[in-house]
Amino acid sequence: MENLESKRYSRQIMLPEIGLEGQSLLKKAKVLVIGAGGLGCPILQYLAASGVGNIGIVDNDTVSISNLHRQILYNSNDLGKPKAPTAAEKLNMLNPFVKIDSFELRLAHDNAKAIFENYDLVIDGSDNFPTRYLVNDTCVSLGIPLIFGSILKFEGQIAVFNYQDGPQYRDLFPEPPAPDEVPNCSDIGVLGILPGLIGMYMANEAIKVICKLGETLSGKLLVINTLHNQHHIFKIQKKNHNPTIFEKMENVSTFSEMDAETFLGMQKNMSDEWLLIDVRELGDHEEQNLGGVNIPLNILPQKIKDIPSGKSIMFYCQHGTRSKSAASYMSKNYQGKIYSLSGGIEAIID
Ligand SMILES: Nc1ncnc2c1ncn2[C@@H]1O[C@H](COP(=O)(O)OP(=O)(O)OP(=O)(O)O)[C@@H](O)[C@H]1O
Repeated sequence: MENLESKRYSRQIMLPEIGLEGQSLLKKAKVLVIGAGGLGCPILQYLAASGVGNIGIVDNDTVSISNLHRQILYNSNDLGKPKAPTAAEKLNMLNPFVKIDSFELRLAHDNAKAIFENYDLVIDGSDNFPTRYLVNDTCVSLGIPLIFGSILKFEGQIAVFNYQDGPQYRDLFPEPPAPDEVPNCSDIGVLGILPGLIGMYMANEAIKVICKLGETLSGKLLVINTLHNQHHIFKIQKKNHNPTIFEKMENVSTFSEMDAETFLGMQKNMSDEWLLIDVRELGDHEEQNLGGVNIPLNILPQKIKDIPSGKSIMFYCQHGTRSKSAASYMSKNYQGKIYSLSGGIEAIID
């Protein structure tokens, strides 16, 4: 490492946990970042600044005005420019010792493998489920560790997958949700700071994986709520077959599915013993619901403590997928009868 380079990183090289050895691991590392948006920008900035030697950026989008409050690699002069090469240019200015490759393309089944093969760590800063599953599946098939992050409203999630024989994304969420069940930032908004924070956590996990430092989020999901300053860590269990969410899942389901007709008949006389829970996002609940309370699936583990025990709980969502996950999770963590509305709201409307 050149003198100028070691001077640049001197404050982190001072840390005994990093030292020259850690810095040289960072320099040798080849890290691919999917998406140069809200999460991607802070990830890329901190990785480049820290001296990660080889960084790939995949993004097919251009910079738009509504990106600028959170995609802090870009400024007003960059509007309309392609994100991947623009990000690469900025990062080269930030740290000329880092080799940056930009892939101005949409990551898809026919190009993922060829790109991923050249990297030893992948960080997913994308914003959609088809890409997340593609990234995960490609990492699994090539044996590449994956840093996962996602944000919604004031909450973010971070995990490390496929690392040291740990679980993968499908062990947490086996299948993608239905397309019309998926909220995103352009529909419901996001405070610019949230992807900044979560992106930095992702970059931090990446550096820990590269330098083999501390305890990573492998086998764990860190959920951060920035509105209430809450941090929770959930265990993720590795599954070989039919994986479902969170820990303590067994092969035998201890919840029942109820069809729309039975539900409608029962709903008219629902006693206080019943608790109806909509596990979709707040916006969807406000737009249309079947009554009851709204507890989005991703915050259910935090909310269990507020649910009185001994109730019969009926979960519902749009199509019956998320409510099944909720019921499955709940049945292992709650004393009471658990149901999921088969086919969700859609089955009632039909
Ligand atoms: N399959 C993919 N291939 C390449 N880039 C992708 C893919 N999926 C997502 N991305 C990129 O990931 C980034 C995600 O950024 P972010 O979540 O901030 O959303 P955005 O699309 O930039 O903003 P908005 O939704 O407000 O228009 C985007 O720049 C997007 O182009």
